[in-house]
Amino acid sequence: MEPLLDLRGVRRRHGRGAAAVTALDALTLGFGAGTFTAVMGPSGSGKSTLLQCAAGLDKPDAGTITLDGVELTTLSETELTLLRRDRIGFVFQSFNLLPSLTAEQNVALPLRLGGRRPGRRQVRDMLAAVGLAERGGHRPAQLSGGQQQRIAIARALITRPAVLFADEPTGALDSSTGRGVLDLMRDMVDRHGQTIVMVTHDPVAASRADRVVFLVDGRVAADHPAMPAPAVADLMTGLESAPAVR
Ligand SMILES: Nc1ncnc2c1ncn2[C@@H]1O[C@H](COP(=O)(O)OP(=O)(O)OP(=O)(O)O)[C@@H](O)[C@H]1O
Repeated sequence: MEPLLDLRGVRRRHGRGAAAVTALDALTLGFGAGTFTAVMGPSGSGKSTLLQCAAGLDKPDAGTITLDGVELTTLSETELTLLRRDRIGFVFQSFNLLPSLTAEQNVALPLRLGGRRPGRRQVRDMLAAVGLAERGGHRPAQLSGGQQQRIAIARALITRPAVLFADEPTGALDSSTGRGVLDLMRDMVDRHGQTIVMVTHDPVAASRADRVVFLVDGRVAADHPAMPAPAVADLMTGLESAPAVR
């Protein structure tokens, strides 16, 4: 079966001339529909660049990225903007909610931006799905970090995107709150068939995924089915201490 999201031979260099850095080095990776993948790797290994390129926020210098049959590199800026708005969800370590809007208004925002009038029911159902049915009227400052991240996830999923990208979604949370956010993402995959690609440095977070991919120097250094956290930690230590092969 074709992967839902398919990166082939993706290269991305940042900067120019002698100062140029290869962030992705002919990276080839496919992500199946309804799967939860953790992307790990040392600092500077290309994880954020991978997410940015796959989400159509950055353009590769070479290679192809196909999302649900659409090749991103062939799209115009306008088409890419629409694809990002309708087919892609993104959550960040820092939640990025709008402080002046209520939880309900934050969740409804992607629909409004798309020119759609959000149904109250749709927004309420989404809030209920992330366990915050009672908090729709609260502003971000009135919510805990974990609750804010749940609202950010609800906002990312309200358009029913093909893929949810999460860049260190538990990085700003204590471990028990982080566990709640991971339970929510796991549930979205298991019950709703959501496809999730999550960058994380945390072996416990990675152990909740169906697959753990390690990048080193912009390439796939290891690609494993679900692993327990201690095994993830051992693999990380091994890869991060190994000399780079060039
Ligand atoms: N805008 C940019 N200009 C120049 N170099 C960049 C830029 N963005 C990323 N890089 C470089 O590209 C490489 C990959 O960066 P990237 O942010 O993708 O790594 P990462 O694995 O996400 O790192 P971290 O875990 O520290 O967030 C690094 O060497 C980084 O310094």
